[in-house]
Amino acid sequence: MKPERGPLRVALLGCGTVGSEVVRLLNEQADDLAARVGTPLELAGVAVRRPERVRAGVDPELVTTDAQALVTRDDVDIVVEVIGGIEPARTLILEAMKTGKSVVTANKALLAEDGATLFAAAREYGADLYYEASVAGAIPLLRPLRESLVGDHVHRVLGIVNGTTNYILDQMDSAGAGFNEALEEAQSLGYAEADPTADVEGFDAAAKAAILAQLAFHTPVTAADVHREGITEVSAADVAGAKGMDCVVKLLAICERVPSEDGRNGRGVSVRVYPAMIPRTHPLASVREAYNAVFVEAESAGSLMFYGAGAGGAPTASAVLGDLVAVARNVVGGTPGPVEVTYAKLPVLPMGETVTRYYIHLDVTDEAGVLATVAEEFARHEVSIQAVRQVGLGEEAQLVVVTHRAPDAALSAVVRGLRGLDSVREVASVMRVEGEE
Ligand SMILES: NC(=O)C1=CN([C@@H]2O[C@H](COP(=O)(O)OP(=O)(O)OC[C@H]3O[C@@H](n4cnc5c(N)ncnc54)[C@H](O)[C@@H]3O)[C@@H](O)[C@H]2O)C=CC1
Ligand SMILES: N[C@@H](CC=O)C(=O)O
Ligand code: NA
Repeated sequence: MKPERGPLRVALLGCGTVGSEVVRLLNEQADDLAARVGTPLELAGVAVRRPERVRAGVDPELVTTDAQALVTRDDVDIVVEVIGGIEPARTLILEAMKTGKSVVTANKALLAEDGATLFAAAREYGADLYYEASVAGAIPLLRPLRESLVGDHVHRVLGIVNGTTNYILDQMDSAGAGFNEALEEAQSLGYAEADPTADVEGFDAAAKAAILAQLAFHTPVTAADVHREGITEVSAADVAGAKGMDCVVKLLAICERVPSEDGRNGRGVSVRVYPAMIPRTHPLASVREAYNAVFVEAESAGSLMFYGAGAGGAPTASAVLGDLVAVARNVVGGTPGPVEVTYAKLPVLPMGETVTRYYIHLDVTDEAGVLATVAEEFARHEVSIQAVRQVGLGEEAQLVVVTHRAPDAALSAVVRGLRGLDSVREVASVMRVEGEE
């Protein structure tokens, strides 16, 4: 008979929005967790920046400001990193793995910037590295990609992966709220990153897109490879323009395998994050508040949709706990978890080669021939127009143009050309259009 092992000792790094919920769940569900793992999970220490702060459910004796000492302690089995940022998180995770500990992290910024170093260390030291919470909060998405779908051939991952920006865009669309007011609400609800620039400028979604693309296509992708546009330039006019088209504006993350004529693996991958219009009838249009939703399209599985809470302390802690139990079971059973492989080495293609559609809203002079001049600019770059509509007359004359799919470089060239036309007073709004044509 196997000797009964003692409790598994967990070091928690960071006790903010997510960390404090991890502590609550560890305390409230201690008996269930012990039964599921086969041995109790016990907090060995909690590394914080401000030790004087009273933290519910945390024995003050466990609190330390010396995270480095905590992760290398012999009586620690598993490290949970919810500090965020690159350093000291990276060094702490590497130190933990070097001393044989498995790690659970929610840190998408670090995984997307330097995941390769972490995965290499996990392989070298035989440690597990689990990070379900890093993308789409509570939604089980990385485990399905990493395990359930690993035998399939994924073509596309597309969705809403940032709760803060979805909350802001939703408030602008449904309540007519201002950008700053909606951002403050998202911050107070615990959705935003410590520096919300990461959310509104699309860095957070780009990091998540890199993680998703790497897992989906088994190819190295870092945050720097991702084409990124945030939502700070999305104006009330853009939101109104979308409404006029029966569309809604969403910040989308899109990871696609770009097919080649003959190769099954494709020519490369396109990984991008930008605000785009999608029809109100599209399932992603009904994703409200800080919810996330992601479609995964795979050759044999077909189209799968994942939906749920993408941000917030408790939902994110749920994903952390799920990983913690998985890692703890691996420790108890002496079986390692999955290891990342990025054998495919597909190039990440430039944005200019990506095929998309544009919505363009122009203030024009209301005189004969304007439409022809505008249409000529599209034709010059071989961009075909799907629909054109004139709104208003005289000083108020406006043209709304929606294109068919074309390379992004050609569409950008059209917009540059339009800006140079005398008959175009202003290019009032330009936005990509996603969803079915
Ligand atoms: N809040 C959310 O909805 C989600 C957050 N995440 C990720 O989870 C991680 C944590 O996020 P939050 O809890 O929201 O951030 P937070 O800012 O509320 O908490 C981080 C905590 O770490 C502490 N800290 C910073 N440096 C430290 C150090 N050297 N030693 C010890 N403690 C230190 C800070 O004082 C703070 O209390 C980040 O990587 C974030 O991207 C992931 C998914 C959702
Ligand atoms: N700031 C992030 C938190 C979860 O990843 C978001 O808003 O989605
Ligand atoms: Na998740």
